[in-house]
Amino acid sequence: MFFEVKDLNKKYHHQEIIHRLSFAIDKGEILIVLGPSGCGKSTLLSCINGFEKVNGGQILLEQQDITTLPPEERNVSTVFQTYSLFPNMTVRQNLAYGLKFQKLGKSQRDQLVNKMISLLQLESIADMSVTEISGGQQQRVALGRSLIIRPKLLLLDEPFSNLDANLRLRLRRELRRVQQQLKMTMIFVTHDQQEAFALGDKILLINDGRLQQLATGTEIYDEPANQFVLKFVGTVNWLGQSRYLRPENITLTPDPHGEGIITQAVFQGPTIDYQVNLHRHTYQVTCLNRGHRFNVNERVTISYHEKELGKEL
Ligand SMILES: Nc1ncnc2c1ncn2[C@@H]1O[C@H](COP(=O)(O)OP(=O)(O)OP(=O)(O)O)[C@@H](O)[C@H]1O
Repeated sequence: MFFEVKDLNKKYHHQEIIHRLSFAIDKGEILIVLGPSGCGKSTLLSCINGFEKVNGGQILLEQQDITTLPPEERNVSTVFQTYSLFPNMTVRQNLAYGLKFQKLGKSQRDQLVNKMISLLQLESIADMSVTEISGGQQQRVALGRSLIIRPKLLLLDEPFSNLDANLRLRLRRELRRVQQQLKMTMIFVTHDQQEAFALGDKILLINDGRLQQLATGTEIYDEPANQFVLKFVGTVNWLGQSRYLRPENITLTPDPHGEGIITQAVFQGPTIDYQVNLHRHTYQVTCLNRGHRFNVNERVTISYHEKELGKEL
């Protein structure tokens, strides 16, 4: 395996934050670390980049034990939520900064900076001060500054969470493109499920510093390993006898004599989230925004396929 964490333990003041965590990643993969606030995601990254010492376990990069190496010797770079660019420098100078510590000639440095500018499509702002560019552009420069030194492993700690929804989407796609072009191995922390599903080759879901499931997004959603995973990713409707249905697996049909009543309709753009009351139960139903749009108080019937039913774990 390209990168491995074995039996990792981390405590702060005797409180165990990460508990015997093990996982591995192949070269060129994006691993998403997903979990609720305070579950230990950033702490895990700090153990990997060496900003924090671990209390037990091993971290291996290309079979080399890096567990106790100082951060600058690990070949691991980190992109944070806040961009931490040098405000008195241009985009180009910010990108070139990390290369100063590598033994490269000026023309080699210029070549690498130009390549990064083109890869991240920063041509039009390359000679502007970083204080004059937008948040999305600043985050792209921060990404470039980490990529240019060609770390073996790139860590990203909620890098897009300060950006608006559209920009997040665009940067996600860009990150994927750049990652594939450079065949870079990345660990990306987020608490946003959509981001996790969209970006991750695999998702490492943790709660209270403990591994809940390590799997692809579809496996995590369709075959959750336990109750926590089931409830954390998406919504569930309980049908009794420990069976559940996801909101998109319920079909609503307009029916003036139906026993279900729409009590809420939330427009989401491509989909609409409905709340339906039926026999004193409330069901969450997600429909494509296509064809009939239901109104609050409209009567409906509910149907689903037996094969879509999940069984409680
Ligand atoms: N330097 C520290 N000293 C003591 N406790 C800390 C320290 N850093 C983090 N913690 C604690 O460790 C736990 C995990 O924090 P961490 O920042 O890793 O969580 P997270 O999953 O990244 O959360 P979020 O999604 O909110 O950023 C929290 O209870 C936090 O209070």
